[in-house]
Amino acid sequence: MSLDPHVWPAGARRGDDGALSVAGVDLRDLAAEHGTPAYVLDEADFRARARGFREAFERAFAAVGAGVDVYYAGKAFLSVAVARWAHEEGLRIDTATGGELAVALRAGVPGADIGLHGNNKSDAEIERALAAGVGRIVVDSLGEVDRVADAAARAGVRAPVMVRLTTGVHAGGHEFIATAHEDQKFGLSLAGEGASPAMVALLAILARPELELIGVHSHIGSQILDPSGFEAAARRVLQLRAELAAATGHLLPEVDLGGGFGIAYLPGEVPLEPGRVAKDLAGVVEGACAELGTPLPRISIEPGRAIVGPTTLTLYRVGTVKPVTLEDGGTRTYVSVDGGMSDNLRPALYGARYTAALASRRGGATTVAARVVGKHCESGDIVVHDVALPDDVAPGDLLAVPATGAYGRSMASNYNHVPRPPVIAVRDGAARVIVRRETEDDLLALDLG
Ligand SMILES: Cc1ncc(COP(=O)(O)O)c(C=O)c1O
Ligand SMILES: N[C@@H](CCCC[NH3+])C(=O)O
Repeated sequence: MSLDPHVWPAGARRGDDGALSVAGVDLRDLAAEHGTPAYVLDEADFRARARGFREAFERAFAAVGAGVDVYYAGKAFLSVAVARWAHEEGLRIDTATGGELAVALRAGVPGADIGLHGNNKSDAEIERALAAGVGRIVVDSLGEVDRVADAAARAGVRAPVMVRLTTGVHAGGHEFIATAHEDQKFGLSLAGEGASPAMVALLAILARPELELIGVHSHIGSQILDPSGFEAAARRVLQLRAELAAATGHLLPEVDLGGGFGIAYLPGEVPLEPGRVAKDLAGVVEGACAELGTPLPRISIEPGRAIVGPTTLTLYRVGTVKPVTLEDGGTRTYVSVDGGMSDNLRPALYGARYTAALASRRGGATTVAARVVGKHCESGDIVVHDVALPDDVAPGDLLAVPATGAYGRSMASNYNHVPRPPVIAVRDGAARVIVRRETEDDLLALDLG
């Protein structure tokens, strides 16, 4: 079986003996040394995707005369190593909590290159962000305007802020990950004549000298494969920017168009191509600004999934193999692995689909209809709903599930007291643990009896 390059890490190969390697590291050796399950992250692929986004957007927007900043959205997966790689590749870091901010700072990313989001930031998070001198705090509610301003006054600084807008554009792979329709918790709505919640917040910010209003922000959802939503949202945001300028004379220097760029999870799926989206968006921004008679803003974007998602596979070991007879008389082979919904919640939460391949050997030519399941006490603990696996798949085999880099480790849990797997970066034939495996001792240490 060939490895679809959209779905597998760029450095994944199947050797002559049928075993898989990533960046020159044989996954059998990696499993023997580090155990399973494990997230295996192709560092060169991560860096290339980060750089690729930055270069594609810089090129497309330079052609229309606008500057660009690319923020890596740490919620997809953040560790000190990846924050450092992203920053070395010229990206800034988008954080959503104090915890993510702490990781970015530990990586040595200067505060000025970090943004802070969150619909419910604590005072401590706001104070920490200001102390770190973050480049932007994205205000998500009217009440937050005064809270950030008061914190800035206490700290004796002027806080750079953006306002997160709800543009009414519905996009994304699943209802739970669409974020710009009206009836959800994020942002401030553009709806309403004149005094929309967004406009009220912008005016409130302009009234507080402790705040520097640098721009507006739109994030419409995640796993988006149709670029038209980004374009519609960009037009609405630029329209608001023009209205604010007309009403107050304050022309916002920046507009953030968010993240959400979709990837391929299954063979044959086609991801959004950064170069194409960048070009389309640059055209839309240029056209809309020309129509509105406003100069172009500096643009920023916040891709997470599209940078880290395809760089990582999860390596599992098969424990049991059980043929189950279906109601229609057919058979499904349930292949149980040593992880499951604790290391990848996406199938249970969003009905997300993945593929899998035998990693330790080639396997027989005949295949069976298989379902890869985890070891948790729940029938919805499914890793891969439907996949053709060699009919000789057996306990002890290694199984690799690709495209698990985004929202895998970052949403992992300890359900059933299963310790979370390590993240192992592979590069030039060498493996390095960048997030260690949790141990039973780690879990027991939390239990005070
Ligand atoms: C504000 C914001 N920016 C960026 C992202 C990153 O999204 P994605 O990983 O889909 O690119 C998200 C998550 O959807 C988000 O909420
Ligand atoms: N966790 C979601 C994406 C959420 C994006 C965060 N705003 C997923 O796995 O698809």
